[in-house]
Amino acid sequence: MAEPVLRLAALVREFGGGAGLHGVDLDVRAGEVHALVGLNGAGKTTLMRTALGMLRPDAGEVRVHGTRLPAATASTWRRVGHLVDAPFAYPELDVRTNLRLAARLHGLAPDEARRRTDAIVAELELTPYASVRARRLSAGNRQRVGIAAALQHDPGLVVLDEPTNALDPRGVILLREALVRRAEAGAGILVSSHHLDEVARIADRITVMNDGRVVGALEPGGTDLERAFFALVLADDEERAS
Ligand SMILES: Nc1ncnc2c1ncn2[C@@H]1O[C@H](COP(=O)(O)OP(=O)(O)OP(=O)(O)O)[C@@H](O)[C@H]1O
Repeated sequence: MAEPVLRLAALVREFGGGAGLHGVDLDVRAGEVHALVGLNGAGKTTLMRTALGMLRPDAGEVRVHGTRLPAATASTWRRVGHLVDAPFAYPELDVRTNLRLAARLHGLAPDEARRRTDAIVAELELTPYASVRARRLSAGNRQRVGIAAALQHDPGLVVLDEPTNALDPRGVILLREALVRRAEAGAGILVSSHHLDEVARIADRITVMNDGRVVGALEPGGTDLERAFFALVLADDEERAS
């Protein structure tokens, strides 16, 4: 089987007071949407930050496109798109300029950057805002710009932390379609969410985290995902309390 685009093995990243990741195994394969769900504080953002080299693990390993961190070079990171934490944009630059800069930082030549930026602006329905300075955008449109920057260079690995944050219903649909399209084209996508119904619509796999551990999986086509989710979390809490 092909090497996953992301592989986490026995990953540990501990903060004080027992918080953090306590031995996580997880992979993302090319062509799949892999959703990560868990209660507030379960460790989803920490997992993503560690996977992206933003946090150094205490133990275990991260492989991005087959390269073990921290050995990944610029050519590896150019094949990754991510939105974790607040979307970044230079406040005084307009949307199109911000996106072109992001495309250039991902290694695209100027003409190609221009072409991709125009395409993603249309795809995410940002055309009315293309000439608006980032500082004047609404939270939802700023989020769309962050998603655009993560997707426009067609990365083979996409990592998005709660990307539906601040999106309106139209934005949620556009995001869903954009992710499905990219997965169908071969990208591996790791996405966290608190919206189980939304996740179930697009995910090929749903992994449940609790207290820094992977505690099970949900069947995307299953019924009553909410009940199954809470059952897994409760079972884990009880097992560790006993
Ligand atoms: N830099 C840090 N220093 C100390 N503790 C941290 C740090 N970052 C995260 N934590 C703790 O690690 C745990 C996991 O946090 P994390 O942000 O990964 O959870 P999450 O699943 O993304 O939560 P949410 O759904 O609320 O976004 C929490 O208890 C959090 O307080």
